[in-house]
Amino acid sequence: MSLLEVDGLSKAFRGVQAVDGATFSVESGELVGLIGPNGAGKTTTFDLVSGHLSPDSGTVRLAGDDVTDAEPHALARQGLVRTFQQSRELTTMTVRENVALGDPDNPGERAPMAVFREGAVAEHETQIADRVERLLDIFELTEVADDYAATLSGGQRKLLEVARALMLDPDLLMLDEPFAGVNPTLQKRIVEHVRRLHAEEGRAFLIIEHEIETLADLVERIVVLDQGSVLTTGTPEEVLNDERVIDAYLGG
Ligand SMILES: Nc1ncnc2c1ncn2[C@@H]1O[C@H](COP(=O)(O)OP(=O)(O)OP(=O)(O)O)[C@@H](O)[C@H]1O
Repeated sequence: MSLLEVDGLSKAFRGVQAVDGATFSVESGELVGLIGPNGAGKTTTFDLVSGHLSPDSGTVRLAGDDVTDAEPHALARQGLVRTFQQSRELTTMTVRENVALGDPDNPGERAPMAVFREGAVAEHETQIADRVERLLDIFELTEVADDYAATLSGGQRKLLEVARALMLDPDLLMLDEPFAGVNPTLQKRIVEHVRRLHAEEGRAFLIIEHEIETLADLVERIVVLDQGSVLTTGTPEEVLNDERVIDAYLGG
């Protein structure tokens, strides 16, 4: 059984078939990239899988459970969390408060529940505070922890969003263009962190990214979407040498 099984997922917006029978899976602990030309349906697929949109047809299963149409916060409790292309930090809160709260689509009081499912409340609070400080440190946000999130650079906002998603302790983390607008030093930091979370903590990732070279270096497998369906899947080398993929990009 795969961790994530997407089967025949479809969604149209007033005549535009954004996702058209997309079928793919992500194994437990796997590091997977999702690529495709502009308009291929990548973000809509994320929206459908993460419960931010309802599919017209098709199913999404998480660890064997049918979670099609489940709400984002319910999915977060089951271990699936996603980030957005446009980061969604709460600009009137500090960076530290944003991390502590977790994702805005996953209400704050649920974050501790998702992170610590058992044990005493006080211990939870200390552990949560420790985890916040550790994530701030890892993502080099400690110096700006007391600043309002609105003052962050685009790259720092991406880091904040990933840190916040990690507060929810996901088994599967779906990142929508985590490197866009992030300077090379911080990109490297995100790559290192994803590698560590994958290798040491066994977390699975599904990552949309236009910077294909960075992605190909990072992931074990790539799923290629074209016109809403999966064109092919394979190792980065297989996929990037596949003429159908090259044609889809040139034609797209
Ligand atoms: N809310 C919407 N209303 C109407 N059309 C939409 C909507 N969202 C997406 N689309 C259309 O659906 C198609 C797929 O869009 P989507 O954003 O999922 O693709 P993408 O692969 O993520 O593209 P990009 O790489 O440019 O971000 C496009 O033709 C897009 O214009």
